Amino acid sequence: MKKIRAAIASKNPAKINAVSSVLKNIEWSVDLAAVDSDSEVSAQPFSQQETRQGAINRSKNALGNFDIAIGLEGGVYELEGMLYLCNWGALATQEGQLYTAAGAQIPLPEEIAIELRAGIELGSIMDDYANESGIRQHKGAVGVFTSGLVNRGEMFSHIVKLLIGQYQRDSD
Ligand SMILES: O=P(O)(O)OP(=O)(O)OP(=O)(O)OC[C@H]1O[C@@H](n2cnc3c(O)ncnc32)[C@H](O)[C@@H]1O
Ligand SMILES: [Mg+2]
Repeated sequence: MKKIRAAIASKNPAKINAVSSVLKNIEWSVDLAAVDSDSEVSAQPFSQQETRQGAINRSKNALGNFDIAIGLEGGVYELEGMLYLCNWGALATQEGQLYTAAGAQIPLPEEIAIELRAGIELGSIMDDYANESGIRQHKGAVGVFTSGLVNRGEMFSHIVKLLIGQYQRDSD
């Protein structure tokens, strides 16, 4: 069986759990480590480009001696006057390949958009809005605005499947 050492470029449990649950269900044996990694973009990315770049930078900066490193980044972008939640992932390999994929996108209510435009991070806006703490570490904004049907971990899992799937296809 093929054995690989992988890094997830975040200490956020929603991201770590998403990656580990997907990696448990593939035919390779994967050893996963969570490492801090710089996204080199703003704490709250405000476009698809910036969100994607954050994911890419995280994966490259986390790679070190790992076989692969996965970066996941949440952001927002403006479309027809509305702010949409967007999520990007990147997988960097020791051989120099880079895979990218995006996940679910939903519009945010105007009252949330106003605070984002004022420069506040979505994580803290959501905690105030829902009167909870640490929403970004489990259900996320996507969970709150989909009645819990799609939580942040599930959304990231889908992105991780898109990344690992592309990588596996090239490696077989
Ligand atoms: O520790 P890291 O890996 O940085 O995890 P994070 O939760 O900060 O996640 P991101 O940096 O990828 O997300 C960028 C910003 O958007 C926020 N965010 C993105 N998606 C969110 C969601 O679904 N729910 C709550 N906050 C979210 C997040 O808290 C950050 O302020
Ligand atoms: Mg962050």
